[in-house]
Amino acid sequence: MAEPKAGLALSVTDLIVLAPGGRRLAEVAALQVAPGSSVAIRGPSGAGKTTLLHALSGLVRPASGGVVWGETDLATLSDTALTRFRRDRIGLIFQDFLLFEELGALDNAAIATAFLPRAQRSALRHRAGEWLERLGLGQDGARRADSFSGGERQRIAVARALANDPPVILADEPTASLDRANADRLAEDLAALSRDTGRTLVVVTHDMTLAARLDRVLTMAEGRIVEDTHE
Ligand SMILES: Nc1ncnc2c1ncn2[C@@H]1O[C@H](COP(=O)(O)OP(=O)(O)OP(=O)(O)O)[C@@H](O)[C@H]1O
Repeated sequence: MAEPKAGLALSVTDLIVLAPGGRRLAEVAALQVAPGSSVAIRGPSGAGKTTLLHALSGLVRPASGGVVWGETDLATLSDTALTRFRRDRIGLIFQDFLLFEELGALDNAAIATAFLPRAQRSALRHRAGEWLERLGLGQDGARRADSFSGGERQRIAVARALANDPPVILADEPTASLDRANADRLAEDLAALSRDTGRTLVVVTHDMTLAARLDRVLTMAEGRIVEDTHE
């Protein structure tokens, strides 16, 4: 697999995320995550888990407060710089995994090559292929995305997020549409990615098998972190 790459520390301070109408969706006074550690976020539906993950990834700009990854305060970045930061540093695994239907699985997993200088493309494509292999789709790289099942499509999206070799991985219910065996395998892969290669991992999950593999479990309710359990 890829060379170990140091994860980034996360620091969240006085974060408030509002809905367009002004409703408070998430409020986090302080959250520190050490570089290379892995965190699960759990809690009931509507607790603000996805909202927090969106704020951490810069997909949502908070009304106030800050999200700092390593040395980078997301609030100081322009929209273009924020997009570039997310593309280069954060592997996003979301439930709405948009694939290019007419492209093959490998072309989808390696889609970030489109943004890379020619010299770096083959390494990324190689990593994308390795991830497809690990996720059980190694033989199917040439098949069109629209020919895969929901769970398989999610695995292609996971390979795509990891192919860029990001120091940070943010995932929203990554095992939700997988069967138990594949969910457990992906859980182990994600935990190993953090444990063995030092990436920082934040995962929203209802899957207690996955949460149990991570260093720390945060519980959210009504937009706030109400419990913080270390291993
Ligand atoms: N753009 C928006 N406008 C208004 N309300 C919103 C908006 N986005 C999210 N919400 C609301 O904010 C609350 C938190 O949503 P969020 O998706 O973060 O919850 P969650 O904990 O991830 O839930 P689930 O487990 O069901 O995915 C919900 O009540 C949701 O309806």
